[in-house]
Amino acid sequence: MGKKVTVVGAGFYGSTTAQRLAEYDVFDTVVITDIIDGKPAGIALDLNQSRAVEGFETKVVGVTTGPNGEGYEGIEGSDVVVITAGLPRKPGMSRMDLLETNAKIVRQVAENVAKYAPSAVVIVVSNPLDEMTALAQIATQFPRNRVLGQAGMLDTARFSNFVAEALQVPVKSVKTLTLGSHGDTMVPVPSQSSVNGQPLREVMPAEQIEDLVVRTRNGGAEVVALLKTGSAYYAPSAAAARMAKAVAEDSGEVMPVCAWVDGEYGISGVYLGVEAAIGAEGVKRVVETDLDADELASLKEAAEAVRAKQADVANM
Ligand SMILES: NC(=O)c1ccc[n+]([C@@H]2O[C@H](COP(=O)([O-])OP(=O)(O)OC[C@H]3O[C@@H](n4cnc5c(N)ncnc54)[C@H](O)[C@@H]3O)[C@@H](O)[C@H]2O)c1
Repeated sequence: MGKKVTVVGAGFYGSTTAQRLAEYDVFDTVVITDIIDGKPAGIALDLNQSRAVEGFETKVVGVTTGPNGEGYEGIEGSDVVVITAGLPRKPGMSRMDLLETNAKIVRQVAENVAKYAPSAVVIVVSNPLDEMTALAQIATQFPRNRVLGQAGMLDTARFSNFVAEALQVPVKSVKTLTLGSHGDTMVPVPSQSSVNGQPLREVMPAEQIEDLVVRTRNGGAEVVALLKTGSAYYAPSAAAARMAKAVAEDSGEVMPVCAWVDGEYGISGVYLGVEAAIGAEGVKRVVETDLDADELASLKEAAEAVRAKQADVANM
């Protein structure tokens, strides 16, 4: 049977994700939902009218949902659900400032996803990311491998872009990695980063790497400060759409994602940014990467920071 993916939230992140998913032409149906009457239907109509130009057959369906789960029957049979519903940051705000508002939204969405798409893999993108991923798992009661979050792919893509620009090399020749949380305790991993197969540390001075690490950590805020209203969505949607595609194709592709960690790196019982193989069941397995001592210490610090915050979301 053909694959179906739902994107919850038809804002900037949701609409660009739906566009990318439709243009892949690997799904039968892309459903996009929102609480704003008409917005998802309008986006769906517009995207469907691009099919003749872009040459894809995927049908996009827009659904307006209500406060009591009205409309959610439209997501039935989804293999993947990407949750983008929630407020984005404004300049000066931290992701944690969104916690209470977005927790209410994500809980309501997740409960309806559990009811109407009980076998879906859920990819959370709403911020604060690590906490909203943990909350979505609690609210759906899905097995932990079937709920994951998008952050690491975006942060890694930002790091790679900065390195490619600084060295004036094709971005394709750059490999970087970021782990940890999607926030202050993000852990860029220079020891696993390379340019044309050469270790990053051999082609870039330590101070410059550190500057780019700091810029990567503040990558989201830099875009927010320029846009002034709302946050980034082109690179974020590219990352979430790739994850949904890996699920649909059961590809096993290894990507940095926010996944449940159960003993890897000596860390247990927390949603954290790590590398994982992604497939039909969500996270097939967490992949442990060699880290140097500082990077491992930072990852453990990140785990403790997000563990404390994730404990609070159970009651939200
Ligand atoms: N994880 C990441 O890397 C990352 C990156 C960028 C943005 N984000 C987050 O993604 C979220 C969305 O960002 P955006 O730029 O699309 O914001 P946006 O304001 O453009 O869109 C959010 C949409 O969610 C909708 N919505 C609110 N409650 C809903 C509900 N109960 N059901 C369905 N839809 C609902 C709103 O009506 C709105 O259209 C934000 O929380 C933002 O912080 C995460």
